[in-house]
Order: sequence, then structure tokens, then C-alpha cells
Amino acid sequence: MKRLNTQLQEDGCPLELILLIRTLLAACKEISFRVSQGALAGVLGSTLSENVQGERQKKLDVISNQIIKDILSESGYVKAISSEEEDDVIACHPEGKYLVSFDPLDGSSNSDINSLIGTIFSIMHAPQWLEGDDPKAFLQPGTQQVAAGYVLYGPSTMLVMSTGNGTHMYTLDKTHGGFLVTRENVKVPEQTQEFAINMSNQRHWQGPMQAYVNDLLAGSDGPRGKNYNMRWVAAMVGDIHRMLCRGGIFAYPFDYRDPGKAGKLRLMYEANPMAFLMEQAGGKASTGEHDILDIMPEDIHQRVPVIMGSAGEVNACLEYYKES
Ligand SMILES: O=P(O)(O)OC[C@H]1O[C@](O)(COP(=O)(O)O)[C@@H](O)[C@@H]1O
Ligand SMILES: [Mg+2]
Ligand SMILES: [Mg+2]
Repeated sequence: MKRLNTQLQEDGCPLELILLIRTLLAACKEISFRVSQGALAGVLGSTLSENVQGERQKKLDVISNQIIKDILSESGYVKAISSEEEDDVIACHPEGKYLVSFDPLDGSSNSDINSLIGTIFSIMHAPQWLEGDDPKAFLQPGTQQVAAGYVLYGPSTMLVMSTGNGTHMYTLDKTHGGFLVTRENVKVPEQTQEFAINMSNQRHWQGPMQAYVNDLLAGSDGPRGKNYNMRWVAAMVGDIHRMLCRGGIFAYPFDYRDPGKAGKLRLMYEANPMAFLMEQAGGKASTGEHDILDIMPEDIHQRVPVIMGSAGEVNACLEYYKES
């Protein structure tokens, strides 16, 4: 099977970016080991602290954040980093060429129940003018990503990544510690009969999303003329992975629970990297009004509504927004 390095070279990835990616994956291998040790390593449960999002941090949020922060700040390839678990941007190496935004542990609510969790990352060029930890350097649209992906800590540890030359899947071979290509140039099916949304929020959604989901639930007797199944892993990495494997539509739309928030998921280290993977695999990613990758960010922790997956189904959903 093809090794990660070979795939990245075939995709025309510059050497320094390959070295940065390998450095980041060394951190993810460490996290994969810690996660697999679970209660044996005392990594389960919550801390007493809250992050900038106002969420109680899980021990694994803090542990995985520290592992990635330490390894990237010592690497020399990275000028600055931004993390879900850090209030502000952290300056790293003055000669570093890249910026890394990351969600050290996605699906935190699953960490104590031995369910799917992961690490999500987004890599961009560091602008020449950047001195130190100016967050403005990170405010680049998702189209500017030079690499994006996630590592899924599941029954097997998998990496799904794109450097702008298609989306590939890799599996960690724990016998020698290397990632091997297990699915090259993933193509997301155009159509689907599977949707993923937290239905318990239905009463809080806007009209278009209410109408769209009601028509899915109406099944073959309804206007969509086919039956839909539902899945919700409560970890974006898990739900998006399923979509990249077999299609589907994932939505975490705006809702009126907290009208001041545009959505739950964060643009820089959740929506943008997932949208990059999805679009590189022939899928589509939208807020309901705009393509996610075209959004000009205003803040490193900004939230956006998210609708992504099989292009045909996402377009069908967007029709409900156009009619409103
Ligand atoms: O608990 P809910 O409302 O269903 O939300 C689940 C969503 O929240 C998240 O867990 C948020 O990510 P974090 O765990 O990194 O904070 C997503 O992975 C997931 O899609
Ligand atoms: Mg997350
Ligand atoms: Mg997280």
C-alpha cells in the first residue's frame, strides 16, 4: 500500500508542508494512543475550566490541545497557531511559513462514552507581514487552505486529508506507526437517502430547515418521493467521515436558542477544513446562503451554520432557503 509521503509527493506537495503534516500527525498518533488507553490513563472526565466558547473542557480537550501545541510550536514550520481551546493566537517560529488552526478534540461529548472523536486541522500560508500573534493573519477565506483534514480515533485510526489535489483516506498501521493510503480520490455520491442533524433542536430551526426536514421525514409519500434514514454521531468528524464514505447530508443550521450565534460549529477549525475535504471529493458545503469556503472570516472563533454533503441533496436543501 502507498505511504503518506508518496501520496503527498504525487500531489505536488512542497517538502516543508509535508514535514509540517508529518509533525502534526506525530501529535495525532500520541493522542490516538492516549485515547485508546482511556480510563487506564485517567484521561476521561471533565476539568473545572471553561474554554473561550464557554464550554466545560474535557480532560482530553486539554491533553490533546497541549500535545499539538507543544509539537507545532517547536517544529519551526509554523508561524502561529489557533486552537478551539485557546482564547488567542499563539506565535510560534518567526521563520515559520504556515498557520495552523485546529480543533484538538472534536466530539468532546463522546469522549467519556468510548465513541467516535477526532482532531480537525486547517493549514494556510502565513502572510509575509505577520509579526508574532496577530489574529488578522488567520482571517483568510477557506479557499486559501493549502491542506486540511481530520484524524478519526475510532476502531481504527484514520486520516482523511486534502492538499488541494483530491481527498484521500489513510489508515494508521499500528504495526509500524505509518499512515497508508486506503482510499484514493474519494468521490461523494451525488444523491443520498441519509441525513444527519440533531433533531432535538427542530423547534428552534428557521422555516426553510423545518420545511426541508419535514419533507425528508414524509418519505416516499412526500414531495421528495423517497424514504430517508437518519444518523447522528454527535461528532462532526464521525458524521462527515460517513458522508465521505457513502454520501449523505449533514446540517447544523442556525437556530433560535441563541440568536446571537450564527450557528454552533466554528468556521476556522470545523466548517472550513470539512468543506475543503467535501468539495475536493465532489460534494458541496454551504451556510444556506453562501458557499462556506468563500466566507471572509471576521474572528478566529466565529461560528457559522453548516449544511454539507452529497451535492444533489445539498442543492435540494438550498432550494428551501431560496423559496423563503
Ligand atoms: O451535542 P450536539 O448539539 O448534537 O452537537 C454535536 C456537535 O458538536 C460538536 O461536538 C462540537 O465540537 P467540539 O466537540 O469540538 O466542541 C461537533 O463535533 C458535533 O457535530
Ligand atoms: Mg469540534
Ligand atoms: Mg473540540
